Amino acid sequence: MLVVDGLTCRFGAKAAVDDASFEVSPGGFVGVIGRSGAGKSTLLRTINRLATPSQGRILFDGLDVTALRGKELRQWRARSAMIFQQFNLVGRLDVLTNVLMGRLATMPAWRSLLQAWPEQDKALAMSALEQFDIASLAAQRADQLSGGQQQRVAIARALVQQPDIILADEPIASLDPRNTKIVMDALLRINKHFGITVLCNLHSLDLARSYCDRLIGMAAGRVVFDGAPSALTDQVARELYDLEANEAMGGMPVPASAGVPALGTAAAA
Ligand SMILES: Nc1ncnc2c1ncn2[C@@H]1O[C@H](COP(=O)(O)OP(=O)(O)OP(=O)(O)O)[C@@H](O)[C@H]1O
Repeated sequence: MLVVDGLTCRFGAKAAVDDASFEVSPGGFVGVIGRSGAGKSTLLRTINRLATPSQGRILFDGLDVTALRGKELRQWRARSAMIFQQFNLVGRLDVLTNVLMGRLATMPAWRSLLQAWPEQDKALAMSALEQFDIASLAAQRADQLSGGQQQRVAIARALVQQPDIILADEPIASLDPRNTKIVMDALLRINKHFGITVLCNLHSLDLARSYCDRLIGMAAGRVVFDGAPSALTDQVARELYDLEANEAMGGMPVPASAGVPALGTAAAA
């Protein structure tokens, strides 16, 4: 269980996240929504401790994440895998090696320096690539892939971290509608098939309503809505997005099926 309690993250005088409190039970697929600048990114980065909380606490299964330092903080970052809008792959390295990077936290330094990956980690990485229909790309340089393929590699890397929670920061912001659906289906699959909690920032309200079982709405750093997608009325959505309401509710793809996206159904776009 993730507990965010009175969390504030300031940059100078500005509170990018302002006294945010909520809990996320294991296995949830929670969308964080709100207009640009609402604090969604900072919230996720603070939970991962890429940004430093100014006040409040983050607890995960009783562990005080806010107090972690050094090795324990590195371990937390491995348990809370980030997925970024710009994929954050190492472009000159091949796909398999990029996925194996997700195993670094489990390896002694000498092994990672030599890139002497254990066979079982290689098998795990290949299996993760297979999950998302991109095993055939294992030997290709990451910078030769399309955006949708790169994001699937990033999701495979997150999966081999064997995290407790995935923090996805606008994972589809750079993608076209077809790849948006493929990547959101991949996240849904991780959530439903592997039971990994997903906390996902999304600009598009339609997309958030389609994929998430709960929405947290932010405005000016504060949590202003927390509930089921069905509870988010058009009136609340308009308030949340202000003049962006129509744009936010524009037509977006729906999940592959009502349940878990089938294994290996995403085309290697
Ligand atoms: N490193 C930083 N230094 C100073 N101000 C920052 C920093 N990061 C974020 N901010 C400010 O904090 C506020 C919230 O930003 P944040 O990126 O968290 O919002 P967001 O909801 O994720 O927006 P977007 O959807 O555009 O990414 C913004 O006003 C932003 O300018």
